[in-house]
Amino acid sequence: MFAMKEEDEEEDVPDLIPFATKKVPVTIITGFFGAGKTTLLNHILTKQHGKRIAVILNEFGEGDSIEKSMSVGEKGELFEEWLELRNGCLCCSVKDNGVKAIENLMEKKGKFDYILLETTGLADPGPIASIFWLDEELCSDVYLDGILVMVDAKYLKQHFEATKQDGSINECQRQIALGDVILVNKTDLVTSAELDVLKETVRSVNGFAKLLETSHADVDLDDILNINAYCLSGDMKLEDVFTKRGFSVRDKHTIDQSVRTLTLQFNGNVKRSELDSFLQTLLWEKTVQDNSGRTMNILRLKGLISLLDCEERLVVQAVHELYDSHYTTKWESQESRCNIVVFIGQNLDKSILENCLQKIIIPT
Ligand SMILES: Nc1nc2c(ncn2[C@@H]2O[C@H](COP(=O)(O)OP(=O)(O)OP(=O)(O)O)[C@@H](O)[C@H]2O)c(=O)[nH]1
Repeated sequence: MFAMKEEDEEEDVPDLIPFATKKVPVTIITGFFGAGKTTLLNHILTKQHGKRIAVILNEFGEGDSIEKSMSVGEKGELFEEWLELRNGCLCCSVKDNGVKAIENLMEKKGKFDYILLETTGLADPGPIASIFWLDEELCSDVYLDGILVMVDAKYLKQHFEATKQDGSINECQRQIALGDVILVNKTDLVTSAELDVLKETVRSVNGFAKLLETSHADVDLDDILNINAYCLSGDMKLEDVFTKRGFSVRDKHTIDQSVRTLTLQFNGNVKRSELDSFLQTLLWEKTVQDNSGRTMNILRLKGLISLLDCEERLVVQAVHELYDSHYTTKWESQESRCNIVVFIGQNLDKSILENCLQKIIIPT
């Protein structure tokens, strides 16, 4: 089921950018039951006082009791609106339907400054993210800002180690893999030594996300909103993202888990057609295997690529099978063109992926 609530302030802060031209960011908030998602939503709504923030609850199953029990801010008019989706929950609906339903609601109720989309405990944020991750050409009113994962420090170990009967990646690891920001919440319930282990566990899966520790979801909003995770802006180099987050480009794999982060760097240039063909083989055809014959299952990929005969850097992003790319800043004429690709997924084999990339690189 799908419901929307909004904190509607009468004295809205005037916006400098006209509504008609401003796209509305969407942050997906995911995490296990009880991790602190509602606490975080309340924290955001209180701190963003005066902004029109829509909170969307993407629920599976029957009934609306969960939505109704949720409080959103202490002040402001609260209303609940059912979005008209033909196929039940948002991630099961056709991509355009979900976005269209939100756009229709904004036409009716006025545009929001921000949309927070909370998913149920076990949801895979991948399919939901793909709904909001739209091509520029579609001229949508909304765009995906990032995926925020809340982790319960008290129960992370239990959730992380749970095995699925069919051998697939469990929900906890899947969520962590896709996080652009990961909040390890409820730090008041664990010792600092336990917390260090938890953070290392999270890092073993996702070495790229911004990792924050919180108690009662108390976080600086600048760290979690407007992060532009799906559109690295022109002046922000992928290398900078690594450096600013306090860890260097590395292949961190201290814990033996099936989902992990692998970062590869290489100098040289790549032909566009060969890059596409590599990505399609890896993401669509899924014929790239590790040395035991297991398919490499990519959950998330980010890359900074130097294309042959191209002055601008190319940023590539993928979530599951979906990938997209766009040009950013120009390479300096004297600069050595260092490509970086970050893979987050299962059965990643460094030497095989290196071989695949070597085949498409034209050394400088
Ligand atoms: N001790 C402690 N309790 C917390 C913290 N954050 C949230 N809680 C409490 O944990 C409980 C669950 O928090 P919620 O914010 O409702 O969690 P949720 O993720 O929205 O839960 P669901 O809606 O069931 O998915 C509440 O009683 C919160 O007050 C924290 O950092 N420390």
